[in-house]
Amino acid sequence: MKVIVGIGGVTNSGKTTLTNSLHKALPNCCVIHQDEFFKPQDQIAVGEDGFKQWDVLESLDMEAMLSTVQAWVKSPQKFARAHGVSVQSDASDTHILLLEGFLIYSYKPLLDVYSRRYFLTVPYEESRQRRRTRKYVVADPPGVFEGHVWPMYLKYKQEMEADGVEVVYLDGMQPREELVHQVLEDIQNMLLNCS
Ligand SMILES: Nc1ncnc2c1ncn2[C@@H]1O[C@H](COP(=O)(O)OP(=O)(O)OP(=O)(O)O)[C@@H](O)[C@H]1O
Ligand SMILES: NC(=O)c1ccc[n+]([C@@H]2O[C@H](CO)[C@@H](O)[C@H]2O)c1
Repeated sequence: MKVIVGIGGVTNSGKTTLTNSLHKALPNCCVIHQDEFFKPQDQIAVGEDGFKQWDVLESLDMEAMLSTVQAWVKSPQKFARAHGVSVQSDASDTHILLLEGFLIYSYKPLLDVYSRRYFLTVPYEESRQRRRTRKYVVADPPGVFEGHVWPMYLKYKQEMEADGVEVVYLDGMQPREELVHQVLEDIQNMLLNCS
């Protein structure tokens, strides 16, 4: 059985942290991070607001991300070996792919691949404060969170909700261990119901 699980949500809600814990806890589990598909800096448009538009779908090479997902679907075993994930030899094993990122439910060709779509949220002020401690490949210019990052988050979330995309919301203010426990339990129940 092949299962794809999405870990989406707002910037600094703890997506990567949760994904890394799930990756360690789940057998035959591979991960694809959307952040690895950002286009080069010289291809990122500058908006009327003067900010480089990093937080729009067009700044990501989603075709390449889709191809990577398709490679896993074609052969999870081969994909796992190529990415240094040890594989259990039993042919009936379940294979799990975690897709992690801030815009994973906004690219239509990837919308229906998920068995579960999780969506982590934290309030504006928490996201802003956590983000101040982060170092991205390109540093945040002053005002970008308020002027670009958060408004784009709201825009894509509203679109997702208007399109009726079904997600399981997770409260990113919970302690890390509780989030992992909650999601692991839910995934394990889902796997039992599928088999
Ligand atoms: N449950 C939590 N409670 C408090 N802080 C957390 C929690 N989970 C993660 N953090 C912290 O919040 C920051 C962001 O975490 P993380 O990198 O996992 O977020 P992210 O959603 O992947 O962010 P981005 O998409 O912007 O890269 C880190 O400093 C991390 O240690
Ligand atoms: N990884 C990058 O190249 C990069 C560059 C500039 C900004 N970002 C930020 O990453 C977040 C998603 O994790 C987005 O909010 C981007 O602003 C990433």
